[in-house]
Amino acid sequence: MAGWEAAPAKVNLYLHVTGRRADGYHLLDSLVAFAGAGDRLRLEPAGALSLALEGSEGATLAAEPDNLVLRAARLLAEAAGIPASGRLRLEKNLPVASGIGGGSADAAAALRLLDRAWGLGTAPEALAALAARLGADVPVCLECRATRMQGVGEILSAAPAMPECGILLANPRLPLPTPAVFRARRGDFTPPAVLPSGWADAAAMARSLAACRNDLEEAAISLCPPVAEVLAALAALPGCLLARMSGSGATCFALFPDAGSAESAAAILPEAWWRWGGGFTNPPLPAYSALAGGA
Ligand SMILES: C[C@](O)(CO)[C@H](O)COP(=O)(O)OP(=O)(O)OC[C@H]1O[C@@H](n2ccc(N)nc2=O)[C@H](O)[C@@H]1O
Ligand SMILES: Nc1ncnc2c1ncn2[C@@H]1O[C@H](COP(=O)(O)OP(=O)(O)OP(=O)(O)O)[C@@H](O)[C@H]1O
Repeated sequence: MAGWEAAPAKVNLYLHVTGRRADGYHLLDSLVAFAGAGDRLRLEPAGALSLALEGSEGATLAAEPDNLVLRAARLLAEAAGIPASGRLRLEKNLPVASGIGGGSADAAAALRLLDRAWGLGTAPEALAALAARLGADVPVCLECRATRMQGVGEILSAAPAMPECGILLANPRLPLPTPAVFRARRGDFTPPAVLPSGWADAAAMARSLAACRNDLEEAAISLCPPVAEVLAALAALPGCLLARMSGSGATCFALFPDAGSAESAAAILPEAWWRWGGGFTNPPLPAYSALAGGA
């Protein structure tokens, strides 16, 4: 039986809203990276499909029937024409509805884990199509490595070569629903970013990202003013190279030259906040990658 499957936190290093589709969904351009922080998912042998929640944030999310992990399991089983089975255990460490894609990362981890455990060998493109039906962020979370994301989340391409870099995540422990933030967004669209093929070091990457923005930051602050306090606190940390909000918030991130300095800086932040400091995870292209030119 498979061990723990990692569901790392998604970080939008920049997020440009480039347009809007006729159905109301927003067109995006984003560089998405994955932090060492995350949830974990495990499957144990059992008859009918079930989900048990544990971990520091587990109590904030009831094991409701529409949990994204269960929806992913049922969707995969249905596509394969098999009954969904097994006892899933979700260790929930990421705050819920916080802009770091916890639910999306869990759903993607469920697709990867169950595709293996059930011996399905689903084609990468087919798995990515199932992921897109579960949420805009699920395809990029399926990749689980630094990736450029466009369209409404379904167009994925290789990210610039990422340097060694530390990342700190901080959340004021206030949930912020994604649809409300998109609804509150005002202003023009932003063109896609122009990115180099790679960065020599974290400082060069931060300089380049500083020319980009998170187009949802203003809307998130209007709905949740403490986001501005978190951003100010991060920007003031010694060694901080860049402070910005991730996704639709309220989690904000700061970049540091290395994982050690991000970890030390996290300890300075208010204890009432959820905070994590460390490095990025950037594994080699996995077998299930649907990235253009991928494995
Ligand atoms: C903001 C991001 O986190 C950036 O990575 C994602 O685009 C959101 O991804 P997600 O949470 O998986 O979003 P979904 O669950 O698919 O959508 C939630 C709601 O957000 C809005 N939404 C989402 C994605 C998108 N490209 N445009 C939108 O307008 C829609 O109102 C949608 O009903
Ligand atoms: N396994 C799960 N983990 C977290 N949320 C879940 C899960 N399953 C269902 N949900 C629901 O999905 C909603 C969004 O949760 P999530 O934590 O993914 O938001 P988010 O971090 O803002 O995501 P994103 O950055 O992709 O917008 C929650 O309000 C919750 O009710």
